[in-house]
Amino acid sequence: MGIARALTIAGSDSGGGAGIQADLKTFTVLGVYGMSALTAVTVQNTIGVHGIYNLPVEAVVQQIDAVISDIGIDAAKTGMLSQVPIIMAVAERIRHYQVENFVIDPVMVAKGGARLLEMEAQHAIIKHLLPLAKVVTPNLPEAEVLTGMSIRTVDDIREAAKRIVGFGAKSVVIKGGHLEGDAIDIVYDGDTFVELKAPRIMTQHTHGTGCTFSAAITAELAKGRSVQEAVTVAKEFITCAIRDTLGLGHGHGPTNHWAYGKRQG
Ligand SMILES: Nc1ncnc2c1ncn2[C@@H]1O[C@H](COP(=O)(O)OP(=O)(O)OP(=O)(O)O)[C@@H](O)[C@H]1O
Ligand SMILES: Cc1ncc(CO)c(N)n1
Repeated sequence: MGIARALTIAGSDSGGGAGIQADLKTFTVLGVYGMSALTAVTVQNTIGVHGIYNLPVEAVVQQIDAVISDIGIDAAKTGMLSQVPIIMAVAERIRHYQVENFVIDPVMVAKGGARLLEMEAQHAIIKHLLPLAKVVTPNLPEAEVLTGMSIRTVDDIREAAKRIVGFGAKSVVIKGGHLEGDAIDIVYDGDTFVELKAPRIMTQHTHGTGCTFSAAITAELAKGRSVQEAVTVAKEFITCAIRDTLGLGHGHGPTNHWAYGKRQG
C-alpha cells in the first residue's frame, strides 16, 4: 500500500488560512498526499474577502480528470464551489469516478460575511451533491439554509441532521462553532447521534476552521478510517489548531495546522 491520496475541489485563499491552502496543509500534516482542483481565486487576508475570480467550469473538470486519471485518489472533498455549473460538473465527475469517500463542506459565506456561493446554487448542492456525500459538514447557518429550518436547540439540530441525511448524504456533522458554550458538533449517520465535544477557545483566530476540519475528515477517510474514527481525529486536529494560535494578521487569523503534529510528538 502506497501513501493515501486526497483531492480538494475548492477555492484559493491567498491568505493561506482557508480554502485549498488549509486543505493541503491539513492533508500534509496528517500524512496524506494532497491534490487540488481550483474553482475560484479569492483575494483574501485575515481582514476579509477583497475579490473573487471564478474559474471556467472546463478548467475545474480538466483538473479533476488530470489527477484522477493519472495519480488516483482515495478521498475527495469540496469547499467553495461558487456557481451552479461548477456544482453540476463536480457532481457528474464524482459519480463518473464512483468516489466513495466524498466529503462536502457546503461553504456559503466567509466569516466576514462575503458570499462564496451564489444564492441559486444552494438548491443545486442539495439536489446534485448531497446524495453523493459520505459526510457533509454544515455549520449552523448552512444547516439552516439546507433544511429551511431555524435551529435554536439541540432538538432542532437533531431534526436538521435527519433532514440532511434525508437528502441522501450518508452522514452529517452539524458544527456548533457558532453557538455559545462548549464547541459541540453533532454527528448523525442515519442511525445514531454522537456528540463531538471540546472546550470553546476564546480567540478571534478562527479563519478556515471549517475547511481544516473537513480536510482532516477527508484525510482520515483516505487512509481507510471509518467516519466515526475520522470525525474524532478531525475534532482533535481542529481543537489543537485553534488552541495553539499563530497570531497572524490584523483580523481573523488562521489556525495552526502544525499543532496536531507537534502534539503527537
Ligand atoms: N472558538 C472555538 N473553540 C473551539 N472549537 C471551535 C471554535 N470555533 C469553532 N470550533 C470548532 O471548529 C470546527 C469548525 O466549526 P465552525 O463552525 O467554525 O466551521 P465554519 O463556520 O464552517 O468555519 P469557516 O470559517 O471555515 O467557514 C467545529 O468542530 C467547531 O466546533
Ligand atoms: C477560498 C475560501 N474557501 C472557504 C472559505 C470559508 O472559510 C474561505 N474563507 N475562503
